Order: sequence, then C-alpha cells, then structure tokens
Amino acid sequence: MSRRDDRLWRIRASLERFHGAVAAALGNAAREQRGIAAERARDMVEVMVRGQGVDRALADPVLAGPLRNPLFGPVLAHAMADRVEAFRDWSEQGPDRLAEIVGEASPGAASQPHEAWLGGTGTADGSEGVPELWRIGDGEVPSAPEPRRFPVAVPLLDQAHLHVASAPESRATAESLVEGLLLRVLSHFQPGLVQVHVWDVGQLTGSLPGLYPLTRAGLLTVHDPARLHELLDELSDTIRRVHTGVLVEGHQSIRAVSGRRAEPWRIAVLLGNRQALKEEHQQQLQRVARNGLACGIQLFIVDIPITVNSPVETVRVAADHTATCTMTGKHVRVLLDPPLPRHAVPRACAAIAEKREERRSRFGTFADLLPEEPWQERSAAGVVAPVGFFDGDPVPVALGDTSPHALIGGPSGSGKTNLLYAMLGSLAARYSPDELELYLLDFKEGVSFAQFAPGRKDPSWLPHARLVGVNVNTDREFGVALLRFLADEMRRRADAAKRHEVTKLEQLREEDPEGRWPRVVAVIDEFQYLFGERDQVTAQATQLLEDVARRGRSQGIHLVLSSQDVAGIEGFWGKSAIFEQFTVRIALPKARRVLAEPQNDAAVELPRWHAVVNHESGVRPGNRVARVPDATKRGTFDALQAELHRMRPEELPEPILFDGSRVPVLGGLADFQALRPGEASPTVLLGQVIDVAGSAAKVRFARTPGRNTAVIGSMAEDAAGVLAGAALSLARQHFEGGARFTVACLVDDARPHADRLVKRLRGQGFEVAEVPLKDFREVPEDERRGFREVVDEHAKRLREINAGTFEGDVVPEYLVVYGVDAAQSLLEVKDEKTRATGVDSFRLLLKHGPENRTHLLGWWRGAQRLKNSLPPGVYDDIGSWIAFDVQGKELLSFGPEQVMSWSPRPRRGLFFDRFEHSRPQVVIPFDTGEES
Ligand SMILES: Nc1ncnc2c1ncn2[C@@H]1O[C@H](COP(=O)(O)OP(=O)(O)OP(=O)(O)O)[C@@H](O)[C@H]1O
Repeated sequence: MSRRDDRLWRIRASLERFHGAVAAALGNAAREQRGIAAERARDMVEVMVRGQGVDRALADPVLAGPLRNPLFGPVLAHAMADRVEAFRDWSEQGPDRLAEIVGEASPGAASQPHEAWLGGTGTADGSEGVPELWRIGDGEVPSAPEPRRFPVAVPLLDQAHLHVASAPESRATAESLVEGLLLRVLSHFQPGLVQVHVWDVGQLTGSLPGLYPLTRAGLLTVHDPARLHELLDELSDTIRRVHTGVLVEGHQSIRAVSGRRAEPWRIAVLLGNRQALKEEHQQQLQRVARNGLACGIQLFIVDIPITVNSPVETVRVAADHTATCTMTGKHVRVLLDPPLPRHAVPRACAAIAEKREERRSRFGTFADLLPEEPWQERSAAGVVAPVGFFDGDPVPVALGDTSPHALIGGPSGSGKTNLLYAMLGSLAARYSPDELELYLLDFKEGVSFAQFAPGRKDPSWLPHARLVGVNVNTDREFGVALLRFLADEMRRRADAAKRHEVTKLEQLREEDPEGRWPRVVAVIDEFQYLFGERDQVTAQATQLLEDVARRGRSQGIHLVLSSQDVAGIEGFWGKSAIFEQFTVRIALPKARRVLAEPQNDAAVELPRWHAVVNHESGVRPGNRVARVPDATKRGTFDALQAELHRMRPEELPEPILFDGSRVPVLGGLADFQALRPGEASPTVLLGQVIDVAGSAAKVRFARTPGRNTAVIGSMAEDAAGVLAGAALSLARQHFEGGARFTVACLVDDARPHADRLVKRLRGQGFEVAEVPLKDFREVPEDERRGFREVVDEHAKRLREINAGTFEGDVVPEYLVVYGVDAAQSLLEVKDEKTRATGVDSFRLLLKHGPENRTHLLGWWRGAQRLKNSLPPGVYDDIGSWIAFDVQGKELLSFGPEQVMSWSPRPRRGLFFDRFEHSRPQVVIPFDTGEES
C-alpha cells in the first residue's frame, strides 16, 4: 500500500472511529434525552393528577390518553394510594362526625326531615337556647376516594345573615332553599316568635306563595317593590327600639337576655335580580345588616350583590342546582334538600297562623307577667320587666342608663294605678330586694299605695318598698322630702363611685362586689300636686327634680312620675333638663302630651286597658302597644306580695309609712322612744316633721337664753297636741321627781287637754302645780295663787338666783301654759306696793328662765297676742315657735322671709327654731291621747 493509501485508510479509520465515537455519543445523548423526557412527562402528569385531584384527572379528556399509557401507571397508582391515605381520617370519621355535630346543633325542625315537623307548630320560646345550625342539604367531597354524604347546615338566627346567589337556571332552587329554611325556623318556635318580611324587586306578589297564610296572623308582610326604604326604615326603627327598650341590662344582644325570647326574630327576605341596589338602599341595608343580628333581625338576601361587614353565610347555587356554601368551603358539593311538598307548605303556614291567633286571643294575665322563678335577675345595668302584652307577646318597660326615667299619663280611670301595679309586680318578682328598692308616693286621696305597706287587714308588705307615702295630697313637702332623700342618696353613691374611681353604678357594683347597691325606683303618682302652687315647695321640688332627673341615671336612681294630666304641669315641662330625661313614656287611652304630639297621636285611638309604651321620648317609631292585665283584682298583686313577703330576708325592716291622713302617735315615734333620763339639755319634741325618716320636730332646751317655745294659733286641739308632746317628751328625760311642772290652763277650751296632761305627768311621778288664771277660792288675798302670783314667784326666784341669794337647788322647771294671752290684762295690772306689773315678771321669766333651767311652753291665740307679751320689737326670748292657723306674713317678725309663703292648713303647723334652722319646717302635731 502506498503511503498515500495508508494515510487515507488511517484517516478513514480514524474518521470511522470518530464517527463511531460521535454516533456512540449521539446515541447516548438521545437515550439520555428520551429518559429525561419520559421522567419529565411522568412529573408533569403527576403534577396534573395531584393538582386536579385523582378523580378529576381521570375524567379530564386531555389526560385520558396519557393516563392509559403504562408509562404513567405507577404515577396514578402512587397518587391514588396517597389520596386514600390522605383521606383516611376523613373517610373513616369525617361524615359521621359532621352528622353528629349537625344533629346536636340542629335539634328538631332545624335538621330533621320535613315529615317530622311540617304542618305542626313549634313550642320553643328561646329560653332553652336556639339551634346553632339549620339544615339545607347533604354535602359530599367529590375528590374523596369514596364519596360519603353528610348533612350540611348553616348558622342563622342571631349568628349570620344568609346570602343566596343563583344562576338564572337555578333561581327556583334558590327560592326553595329559602322557603325550606323559613319553614324550619317558623315551625321550630312558638308561632309569633318569627315574623317574615318579603320584598321582591321584580314583583309585588308571587314570591314565596306558600307562606301567604301567615299574613292574616301578621306573621308575613309583603312589601311593595318600589318601597324598599320603608322596609329598611322599619327594620332600623326596630333596632333602635330594641336598643332602648330591651338591651338595657348591659346585654349585647337579645339572645343574651335570659328567659323567653323578649323580641321576635324578624326575617327579611330580599329577592333581587342580580343587579346592585341603589346606593342609598345599599348603605341602609348594610347598616341593618351590621346592627340587626343582635336585635333579632335576620336577612335572607337572594341574588343581590352586596358586601356587608357582618357575619354572612353565602350559598351559591350553580346552574346544575348543586351548591357550595361558605360553611363547608369550595371542595364540598352541596346537594340541596328537595323543595318541600307544594301543598304542604300553605297548610303548615295556615296551622302556624291559626295557633298564633289562638295565642293572641288568649289574654295575657297578671300571672303571665311573672317569671317562673322569682328574684333571678340582676340590676347592675338596669331593670326591665313586661307590663302587658301585644298579640300575646310581652311588652317590657326598661329603666337603665339609657332610659333613666318614666312619665305615665292618662285621665282618671284610664288605669294608671293598675299599670303601676302591673309594673311594680313584674319588677318585684324579677329582682330581689337587694337588687331593687322602691319608694312609693301617692298624692291621690285614697289609699292606692297602702297595699305595699303593712296594714290591719293585710299585714304583709312589699319587701322592696322602703318608703310608702299615701294621702300626701296636702303635704307636698313630703314629695320634696322624698326628692331630697333621693338627691342625697345619689350623692352618696357618686362619692362611693369616686372613691372607687368609677362613674357609674354598674362599675361601682363591679368594683365593690360586697357593697349593697340596688337600683332605686321612686314612683310618684299624681305628681302634679308637687307643682300645684307657685311657692317655695314648687321651687324646691323643681330644683331637686332637675338634679335627680339629670344625674340619677348613672347612680341607678330612677323616677316614675304619673299623672292624670301631664300636659299642664309647668314644673315638669318648664325645664328641658327635666323632661328630656324622661325618655320612657307610657300613655294610657286619651293621655295628652305624654307622647310627642301632634305627630304621635297613638293614645287617642287606644282601646280600654291598653297603653302605648315608648322608650324614645314619645316619638312615633318607638310606640309599642300593650294590653295591660288587671293587676289590682284579688289574687293578682296581693297574692304575689304575700309570696314575696314570705321570701323576704329576715333582717329586712318594714317600709316607712307616711300617711298624710294619720295623726302621728307620740309614743310610736322612734325619736320619742330614744329619749332617756339624765340628759343635761333635754330635747323637746313638738310634732312630726314631714321627712322620709318620720323624725320629730325637736328643740333642745339648753341652759341658754331663748330656749322657750311658743305655740301660735286659735285651735286648742292643735296647741294641746304640741304642748302635751313637749311636756311628755321632757318628762321622759328626767328621773321620777327630777323636774317640776307647772300647768296653767287659762282658757276653758283647753281644760280637758290640760287635765289629761296633769294626770299623765303625775302618773309618771312628777310634781305638777296646777294653776288657774285667778284663784277664786275663799282664801285670804295674800295667799291666793293664780297665774299672776306664779309668774311673780318665778320672777322673784330667778332674781334671787341671779343675785346669788337663792337658797336651794336649781331644779328644772317647766311652765306649760294654755292661753298665755288670756292673762295679759291680769299681768298688766300694777302691784299696788311695788308698782311692778306681771308683764315685767313674765318677761323676766322668759329672759332669765332658760339659763336657770326654767323654760316656758306657752300657747298664744294669735301672733299679735304673742308680741304683746314680749318687749316691743324684741322677740328673741321666744327661740322656737310653731304656728297653726296664722298667715305667713303675721309671722314675719319671728322668723325668716320664707315664712311669708306659709298658708295655714288643717292639722299642720309651721315650725321654726331660730338657733337651729335657716328655714321653717311643716310639722304635724301629735296625738298624745293614745299614750299609756
Ligand atoms: N287593665 C285593666 N284590666 C281590668 N280592669 C282595669 C284595668 N286597668 C284598670 N282597671 C280598673 O279600672 C278602674 C280604674 O283604674 P285605675 O284606678 O288604675 O285608674 P287610674 O287611672 O289610676 O284612675 P284614677 O286616677 O281615677 O285613680 C279600677 O277599678 C281598675 O280595677
């Protein structure tokens, strides 16, 4: 071979080797690439299979071919094994667990098949809870290896609104869903506890036709398509009313109020056409949605695009009639329950309506106002109690921080007293005496509040009553005394709150759990008397009323004022600071001005024994009409009181009773009973002042000038009551024989009184000198001992004491003189020897007596006559006085300017002690005759 050939061969060979190597390399590369491609394909299939879920992937036409390829067999097998593993827990327990949960959360009609309940009427009243979930169908997880069904239920009432979105093909299914849920709810609760409103943008009638029989019982209202705003207004009004009238005990929602549901649920079904509502409606709907759940307002919104920031359960019904809902998420397909049988729905609604009517016509009695168990409620944030019924549903009255005070009006005979009994009974049965105290004042003549205090026939009393005032009509001061007491209590509470660094009673109760801080409700019936005159009493009453009305709310002090004609009460309407606080208005038939007239004339049309209860200062949307049960006939309030009286804590004292027609008995008075012998400066009791404690009018007989007492007036009886009360109270403060009494009866009218007093004092072991005006006995002139002589003797003794020449003990001496003025001419006569008059002696006795323990208790039959006994213009020696039938202006010389406004009235005196008082007080003289 030539070298050339050889080289060629080598080149070829080498090329071949190269080609071989290249081919080998290329072959390797291709194999490698095929391998990688297959792996990549497997990965991609796995991603797709796992991404879509095994069953979707198997059904996917794109994947059908590849998945038949044996290459991907292991991928599918692996994914299926993993799926089974992943679902194991769910497959084994999930559906059963869900069924169990739904079963528990959805008792009765809330989840059972319609055969079990449709056509019957519910008995649940909310007191034993409300189903948490309401069934809509069955769910399945299509991607689960072995799809098992489980019940699907949605949260409703008080928890979430319902939003249903359908496709045009499935709208009927959506409506069936709504109808089914409505019937579950309607059939679960007592008829009346669920009310339905329907608004359909497209039609006036025709939506949810099966429900129409509910209309006649007022349980279904179909709203005009053009008037959505009216429905929304109505719902907003309800929300407001519930806030002011029901949610007063600090409850956040009606559901939190224990016992029977206080307000029905109102379900508003809004059927739309997938177009947005007008902006203003949208906004109003959002507000209703936001605040409605707490107030029992439930929205079912169908095919209306809406965003609401409150809990909403959304159910989407697809064109194939299956659904998804937010409760179960997108992976669960919901097979909605089939529609209820078409004819059964109206029949069921008719049965509900009928039962409702029956309930409505059954009249709510006083017993129906009462809770099953007394004294279970707490009053920390307020008190609330039904006073009547509307359509068989209780209508509550609430007093709390937001509705502090109530005004009740209605002409005579319209049932105010009865309403007060219903209210007080309802409250007293719910709150224990530690939670609620009552102060009850009745200005009416008659004894309508006497029932609350122990009486002769019925010794029971209302344990909550701390004060009962009856027949107060002339003693308007007692109304002022009550208001002053409340104002003081308010201040005491405010001080305690301040110490605990809080502002309200509710917080104070939290900070001071051991303290006793009941709510105080003060009722004043016929309160117009309080403002009856243009005088000092009205001025004080107005000022105190304003104080309590404005600041009572946060200290738990509530006023309930009632009157037959509130319209003309200037003291009430004259100050906005007063009447604006009376947000609770209760109008009986034909009441004037209680409600915000003329817009709100609901009281005009009101039937007998009904009332409009309004917690919004009487504006129309706040009206709730209530039929008030008879609470005064036998077996109603009296029976309740007897029961509560038996339950009362043993240590609870009886209420204080103030009876304007009763004469206070000296011996029965706590202030009298508290007197003990041995006092250096004895206290004289002159009568009973008109105050809440029933205390006595007192004067201290200290050894200081001026400590004499005058009674001014023409009536012996009034004067005798005062003088005897004074003398007997003094006697009680001395040991037997430790004081000397001189009783001078100078006018015949007073004789029996004076005799009785003398007997009484002697009976207690005291030395009593009886002195006539003149001594007519057949005795020598210089031994005669009439009033003049006694006065001269006392004057002489006092002169000697002052001169230091008196020998003997200075024993307390009390001169009780009936009709001092009758002795005036006798006293004016000059002594033939000394040229001194008895008047001088008398004035000396007044002037120097008290410091030497000699005090005068004298009755003068007129103010001028008293002046005649005293040095001209100098009246200081009469330090205290009590005047009866004397006009105020005549008393001006003896007391402050306020005496001017005094107009005398029977059996009442005006009392002033210049050492103790800045203003005079009205006093009721004692009955001392009953004393033993
Ligand atoms: N809801 C009622 N059901 C039955 N009877 C009632 C009802 N309310 C009041 N009555 C009766 O009507 C009468 C008058 O009622 P009540 O005394 O409550 O009226 P009032 O407005 O307080 O009248 P007055 O101011 O004249 O006392 C009473 O005999 C009472 O028993």
